[in-house]
Amino acid sequence: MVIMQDHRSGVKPFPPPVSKDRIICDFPQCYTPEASLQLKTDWDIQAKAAFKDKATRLQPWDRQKMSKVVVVGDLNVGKTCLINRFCKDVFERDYKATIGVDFEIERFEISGVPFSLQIWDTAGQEKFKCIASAYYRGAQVIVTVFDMADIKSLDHTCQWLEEAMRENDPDSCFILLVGTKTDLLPSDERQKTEKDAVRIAAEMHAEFWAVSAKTGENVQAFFFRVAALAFENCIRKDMEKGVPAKVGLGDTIKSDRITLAEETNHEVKRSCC
Ligand SMILES: Nc1nc2c(ncn2[C@@H]2O[C@H](COP(=O)(O)OP(=O)(O)OP(=O)(O)O)[C@@H](O)[C@H]2O)c(=O)[nH]1
Repeated sequence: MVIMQDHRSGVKPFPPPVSKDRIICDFPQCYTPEASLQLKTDWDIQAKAAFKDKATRLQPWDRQKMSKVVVVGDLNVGKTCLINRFCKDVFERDYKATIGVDFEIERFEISGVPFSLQIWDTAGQEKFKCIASAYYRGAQVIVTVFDMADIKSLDHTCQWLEEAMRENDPDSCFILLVGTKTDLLPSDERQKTEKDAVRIAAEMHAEFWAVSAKTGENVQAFFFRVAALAFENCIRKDMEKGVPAKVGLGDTIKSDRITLAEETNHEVKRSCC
């Protein structure tokens, strides 16, 4: 491990490098233009200049930027599998209900700047809802999930969003609507369900994605898009506040939070209560 002198507290290790498959250089594109609210194909020019500047001034002791992502939706729609496919590259065929909440921290490097997503997996089962809803607050991104093979779960997404929004500021949240289990649908049915989902996404002011945790279809592209939009939003907020690029900005975490997450036993879905 590389050790260097910290200007405040003595010796401090560099954070471990971000894994190669979490480096984002180009602006990640949307799933389809009809399903997106952000039709731009590149970073915001001002934000780009700000994070280029920040990348050149980075110090190992700078706090990392982080955004909170809350994933909600009916039970059994595949929230946990979606997160596990991205964070651990695994797919669990047997259903194990999430008890309350669970979370993962994923570290990225976006245009040279370290950035993390704290991804909260919440229980879809009614009896655990009151525990899970206590963790909705402070989200920058809300992901509302439904099962593409169960149209009722799409009808319930507005209710899920409403509940998550009660705890958050609508003006500072990105909303995404995600249809899972695309592998279960023949292409004509998929097209029909996607059309319905795009309509509901527009009503929700959300961006729509169709994914499969089983095959991995669109899973990485989806989370890269989330990371990029959240990161750009953090930078934009800092610019509005007039925070200089050099300081640890926006929503920050200490590195010991990451260590905690990395050391957590991921085998059992757990409650944080
Ligand atoms: N075929 C297929 N099955 C999936 C996919 N994603 C999830 N499943 C299955 O759907 C079931 C439920 O998945 P979970 O991820 O546990 O569902 P959840 O939304 O987290 O459920 P709760 O924790 O109760 O809220 C499991 O049996 C998974 O194997 C997918 O992309 N394709």
